[in-house]
Amino acid sequence: MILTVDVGNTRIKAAVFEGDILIEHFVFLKNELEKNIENILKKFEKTTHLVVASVGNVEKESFLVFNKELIVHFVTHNDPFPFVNQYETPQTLGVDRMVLAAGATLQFPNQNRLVIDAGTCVTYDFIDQNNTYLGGAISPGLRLRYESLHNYTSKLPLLQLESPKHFIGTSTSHSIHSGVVNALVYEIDGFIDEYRGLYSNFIIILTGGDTEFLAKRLKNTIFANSNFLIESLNQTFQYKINND
Ligand SMILES: Nc1ncnc2c1ncn2[C@@H]1O[C@H](COP(=O)(O)OP(=O)(O)OP(=O)(O)O)[C@@H](O)[C@H]1O
Ligand SMILES: CC(C)(CO)[C@@H](O)C(=O)NCCC(=O)O
Ligand SMILES: [K+]
Repeated sequence: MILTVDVGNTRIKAAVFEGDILIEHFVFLKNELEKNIENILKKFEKTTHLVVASVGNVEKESFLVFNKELIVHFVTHNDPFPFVNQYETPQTLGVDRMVLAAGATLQFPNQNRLVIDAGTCVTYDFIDQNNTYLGGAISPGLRLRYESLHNYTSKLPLLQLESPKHFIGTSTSHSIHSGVVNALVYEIDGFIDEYRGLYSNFIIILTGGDTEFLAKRLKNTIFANSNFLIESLNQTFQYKINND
């Protein structure tokens, strides 16, 4: 069994895999990392590998304490990936984006793919049918947009994500919800339309913490899977084992 851990900027997501099958999925905060991993390992004693992809600021030590019982692997730019990376600054490309691109390449062979990860940031990643990673875009995520409006003004309250009641915001709260939610929905549909002008055919994968909220609001047809990153992490590691 393999325990995969995705350290994001806000939360940590972990999952236990038996081959390709996701057995159980966990979400926790950074300060509860070691305790949670210990509990998972207690529950799944057959775990042999711990595979970590991190874009957050968690000490490697927090994982290396499990080195005695398990093989611990940190995904880095030096791992083998199933695509050719055309990013101009490959060393600064987030490993989460690399893992998403690997998952898209392996799961959807011989086609153009657009991966949209709606987490702390929204990332767009495009891998063409020849398995060339082209790059994409980074923009603020839903929660970050609510927080920015509050943190950089005097009068705007910090609101929790909510569906806009009216398109025309009729109060401060309604205006913020309309602005934040509609802007991101238009953004995503706009990006997809722009890509469609460049590539007539591609599949679209939507993942990240806001997957469900966004999926039903988009006009475009997408493949929504909030576990896509963690599943791709398992596949990236299998690919490494087979190609090292
Ligand atoms: N319990 C929660 N805590 C924080 N964000 C949540 C929660 N539930 C849903 N969300 C939504 O998920 C988004 C954050 O996504 P996610 O958890 O994937 O981010 P992350 O952990 O920082 O990962 P990444 O850095 O890979 O984006 C926020 O915009 C928020 O609206
Ligand atoms: C964009 C984020 C924050 C998304 O999690 C992460 O992939 C990251 O820190 N990337 C580094 C910059 C880049 O991907 O070009
Ligand atoms: K993200």
